[in-house]
Amino acid sequence: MFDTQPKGPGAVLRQARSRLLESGDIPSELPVDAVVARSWRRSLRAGLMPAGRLPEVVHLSGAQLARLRERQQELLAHARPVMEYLYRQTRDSDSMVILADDRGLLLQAMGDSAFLSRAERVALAPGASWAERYRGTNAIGTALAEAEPVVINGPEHYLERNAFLTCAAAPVAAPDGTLLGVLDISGDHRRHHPHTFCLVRSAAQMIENGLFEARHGGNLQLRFHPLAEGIGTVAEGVLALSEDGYVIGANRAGLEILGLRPADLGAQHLERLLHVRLEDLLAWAYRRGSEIMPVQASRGGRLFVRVEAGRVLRMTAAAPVPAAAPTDALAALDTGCGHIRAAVTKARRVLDKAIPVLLQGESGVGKEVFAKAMHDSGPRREQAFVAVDCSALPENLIEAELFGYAPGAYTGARRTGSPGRIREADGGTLFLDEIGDMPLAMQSRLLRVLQERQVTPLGGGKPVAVDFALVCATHRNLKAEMEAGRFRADLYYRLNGLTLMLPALRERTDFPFLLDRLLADLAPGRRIGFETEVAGALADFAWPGNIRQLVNALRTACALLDERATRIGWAHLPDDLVEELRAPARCLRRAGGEAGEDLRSLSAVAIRRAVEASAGNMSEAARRLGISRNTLYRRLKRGGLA
Ligand SMILES: Nc1ncnc2c1ncn2[C@@H]1O[C@H](COP(=O)(O)OP(=O)(O)OP(=O)(O)O)[C@@H](O)[C@H]1O
Repeated sequence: MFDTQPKGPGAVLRQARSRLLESGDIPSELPVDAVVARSWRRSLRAGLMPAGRLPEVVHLSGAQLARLRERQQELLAHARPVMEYLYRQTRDSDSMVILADDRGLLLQAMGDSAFLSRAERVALAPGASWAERYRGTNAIGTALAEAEPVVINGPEHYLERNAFLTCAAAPVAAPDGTLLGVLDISGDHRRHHPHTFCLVRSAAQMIENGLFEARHGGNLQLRFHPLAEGIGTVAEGVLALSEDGYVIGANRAGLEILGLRPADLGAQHLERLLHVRLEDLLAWAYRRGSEIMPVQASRGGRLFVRVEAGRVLRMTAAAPVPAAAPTDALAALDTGCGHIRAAVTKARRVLDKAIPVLLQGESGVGKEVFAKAMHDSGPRREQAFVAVDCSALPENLIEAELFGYAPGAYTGARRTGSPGRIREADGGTLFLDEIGDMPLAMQSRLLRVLQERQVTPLGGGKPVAVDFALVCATHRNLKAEMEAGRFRADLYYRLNGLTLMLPALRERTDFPFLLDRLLADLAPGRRIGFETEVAGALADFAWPGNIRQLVNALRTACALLDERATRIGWAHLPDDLVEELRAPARCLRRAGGEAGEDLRSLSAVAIRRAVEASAGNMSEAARRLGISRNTLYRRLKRGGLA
């Protein structure tokens, strides 16, 4: 971004400057860096002449300087150790380290005595002003004018008397974004070193981080970076949050990573920036300490976050923030994903009403788990929950299975007859899974049961009244099936009291919290986490088999983990999954740079690999993918792979 080399040979710069003085502007064919050109124009407008005498320059008296330093005590206190460190780094290199305030008044300078005396000749000493309007283009004044780090090298200085200098400067901002001053390293331009620029930028960031810590040490803080390894380095973003989740402070990197401006501080809520709730962050910090968590950013891409809730949690230690104890089975499904929360809220509204619910979503997203949670949270929870998989029953048996049959109704039937699954659900909930796969003839009979609220067993017998809550599920688009004539329209409208879409796992925004809850269920009482690289890979994976596939992997990992170990690593995951997670073209969910990838084709790749790895054994391939054999066949057919 910033070229640390001289922007053009001295001759070109001299020519450009004389053209500026003659015509008031720099011809476009002369290659002068844009920052330098802007600054030269400002210097000219201020009435400065490159070779002329200096105008009246502000230089504070000893007493004035002492008062200024008093006012800038906080900045000076945080800058001093950093400046001393810089000074040690640059010692014996004919240079000095300078701190100026936001008007360009030099507050402090440390340097080699030989160079200091040369510098003093151009008044590079505490009390002097290096604002652009007095000194023309120079790193301190220009960094303040541009509010950006700059390097001004040799003849890029507007005043010829400063051309022996090379200077790199970076602004220092307060935690609320206001400009406090500027840190500068100035030296002899013959000893110019490009690393100086990086050094001064990092050092300014260190001062800002110190000021941030002093102001926000008591607040809840988030440290984050797109790479887990970036946390704890000078490149990390840091946010401070108010008790109700507003961003009240951010360091420079934090603003950049989240696309915020200083003016957004105090006005932006955390939940608009990251797909995570404040209470979940606190619960995470309480349970997992400083463990890193992957989180989706609202502007796209993934960030690794470390929550530093230290003092906040200590203050609430008497009543620690627990993993918000779920009040019932539906509440337990809400681990922070907006789609799931919306589905739970809507489902709750119809629990005690005679409204059928239709659950849609890919295989393995938890449709049956959701239906059971509705049952367990509703008024029928003491009665039966009866689940029927309409795609798993042979067509000739489905009728008997559902509606029951009279003794001896057909060859092979039980002698005593059977009440059928619908009657078993009397008083409770009937869950019809894969309703879209129900044969048309059966759809008519089901419709009659729903209309008449009674069921007549096969082979005769009296109709029996039934009363049940109905929840159906399908991975198909039932409306499209109806429009194609494969699903009865009247049944569709009968079933479709409330349709709820359950998101695929890759679309969920609560991955770490879901993971946490699944682990708590699988290994109660153990505090198990993940190695950072593994956590990132799991969060990025597309999970074609959805939660079912994830649960299978976690179950294996918990079984392979030593009893006293607490971190799941690569060695604890099933080999085929590790291969998928580590493959360069692995199935990725829609995170950051991978946005363009077609998940359907990625899922086809995963299926093909699983079938190959199982040498064509479909049961094994389905197990590897964490999906049922039926679903595997369906996917193969849909993807043209069969
Ligand atoms: N929220 C959840 N919490 C814990 N486990 C879950 C959750 N959702 C799904 N699972 C796990 O995933 C498996 C698949 O869930 P479920 O059978 O409900 O999915 P489904 O959408 O009905 O799948 P299919 O369409 O293939 O029938 C379950 O056995 C369960 O172990």
